[in-house]
Amino acid sequence: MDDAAHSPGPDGAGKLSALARLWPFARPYRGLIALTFGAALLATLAQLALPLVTAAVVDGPIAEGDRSALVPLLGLALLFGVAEAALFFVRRVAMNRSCLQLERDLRDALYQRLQRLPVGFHDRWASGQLLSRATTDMSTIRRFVGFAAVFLVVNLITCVVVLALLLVTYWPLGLAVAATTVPLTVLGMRWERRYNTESRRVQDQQGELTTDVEEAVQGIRVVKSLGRSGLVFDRYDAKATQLRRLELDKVRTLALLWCLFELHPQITLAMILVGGAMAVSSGALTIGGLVAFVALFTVLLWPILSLGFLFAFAQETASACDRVGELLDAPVTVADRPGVRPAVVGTPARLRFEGVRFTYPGSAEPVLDGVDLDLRPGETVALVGATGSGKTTLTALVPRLHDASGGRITVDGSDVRDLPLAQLRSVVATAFEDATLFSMSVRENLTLGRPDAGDDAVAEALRVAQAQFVHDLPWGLDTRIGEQGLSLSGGQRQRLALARAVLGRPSVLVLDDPLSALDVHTEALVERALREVLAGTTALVVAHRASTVLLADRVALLAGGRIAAVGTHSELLATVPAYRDLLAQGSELTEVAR
Ligand SMILES: Nc1ncnc2c1ncn2[C@@H]1O[C@H](COP(=O)(O)OP(=O)(O)OP(=O)(O)O)[C@@H](O)[C@H]1O
Repeated sequence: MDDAAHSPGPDGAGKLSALARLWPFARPYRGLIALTFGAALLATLAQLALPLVTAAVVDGPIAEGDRSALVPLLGLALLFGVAEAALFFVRRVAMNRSCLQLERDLRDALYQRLQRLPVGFHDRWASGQLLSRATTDMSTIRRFVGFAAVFLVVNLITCVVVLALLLVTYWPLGLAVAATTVPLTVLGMRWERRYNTESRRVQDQQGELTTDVEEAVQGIRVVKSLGRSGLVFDRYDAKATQLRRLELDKVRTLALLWCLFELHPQITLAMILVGGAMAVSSGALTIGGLVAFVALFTVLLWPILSLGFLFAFAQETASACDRVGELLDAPVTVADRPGVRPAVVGTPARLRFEGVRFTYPGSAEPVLDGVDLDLRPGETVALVGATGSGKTTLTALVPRLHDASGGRITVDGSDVRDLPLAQLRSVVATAFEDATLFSMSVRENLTLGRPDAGDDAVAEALRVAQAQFVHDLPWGLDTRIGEQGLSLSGGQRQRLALARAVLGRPSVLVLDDPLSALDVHTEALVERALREVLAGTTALVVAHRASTVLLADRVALLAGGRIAAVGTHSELLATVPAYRDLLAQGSELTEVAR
């Protein structure tokens, strides 16, 4: 995929304007977000008021020995303290509500998009890329929205307000503080960015090592039998050494950063004390003013130190927004045409391919180049062809996993692109060679495409697919299977996928070599039951085995991107040398050929 072209630079920094992508997701919660910012700002102002009250206490009641004036000032300080605590509570609650809702909406939008994007998109994107967008990038966005965004704004405002207060309190010292603070912030931002880049490299390298360990464990038999343990270890060691180097780079940058952050307040404080003492002795500043100055400077420390980190975080989030945005913006090329209406489709239905052409995106040569084939209602046609001739591609065009580049496919006279996708995929059932099951119960896996199927229909489908073994599972149909559930053998998985396809007797059944993982005995049982189903539906069955060919009424030979010949098995055998040649390559097919 041209992913690299879209991705942010190697330092992971994105343009801050990309953060605007979050606005459509934030808009529904703008009230809560405004409350968050309002509470955070007021809390900061309350915090800033305390040094000013302290100055008033020092210059008033303490300097003049007037105890009666102390009470209202202390009351004011208490009020500001309580207000700050209450506002902190309000900010946390409002922020987390809006952030968690926004996160849920964004996750849903991303997942929905992944579901709607065509198979061609998934072919081009490595699953790891999609996973890292759905996990790492999403968590970066969540942390930014739920924490950093508020502080970025509030701390910026705090810096401006405090610097203004310092300038008002005693402008020469205020200028001096600004002069040391601005370069520190800029330098801090630069080092934070470097630190982020180094952290990302460390993460990538850790990923490499994890992959190595995983492969070593999974492939331990191959490695041992080839006697390559030493070689594998050397490769691992080189990567581990590289990880150590990258970690050290990261540690060095962090150490420099903290060194700077530690040094700055000490030097500035010393400067304030020397300059402030001189100003007090010359009468340009009161003692209370100096106390307020020092207290305000302490308030300024966290915002200054955090700005570099927060800006770097904002850039990292901007790049995460770009990466998630690439998925949200990816075009959904296989979708309902505007105004499509369900059409009448009989069971069984007629399936026609008319001059169907298909070229994979980015490929120069068409895979299919004018396929014409007519399957009469109730007919079963076996599709045979050399490996790589395009059989799987042709079957994928029927439920519109890809759209044909030219020509058309019709079901009972309706172009598949003129039927609503939901209707098309309910009248056309498919089972692929690679039988994918999900981490759900057996029943949920079976009724995935037909949630309304009753117990009788499920039992019938299990019988046809010879998958009654599910009744012997620990919890029968409720047993959880798939990746995190009970493991099934390849043949068992295939039989369940077949049961899923035949459930509810579809109008058109498309099977891509559905019996390849079955032993001869089970295959014979499945075939016998499958004959019953095939009698009531129109079926296109990709066949690699002689026994599957024999299930069909007719055989279509796919060669050179077209249907080179159609006829019964014996007709083709007698008249088409290419068919005979193809059969001669497979021992089983040859047996039938004799
Ligand atoms: N996602 C894809 N992107 C680009 N080319 C592809 C893609 N999938 C398949 N192809 C190419 O299209 C051609 C037809 O592949 P297809 O899987 O349809 O063949 P097949 O007849 O089903 O093969 P087999 O019998 O080995 O399963 C092959 O040359 C293959 O390399």
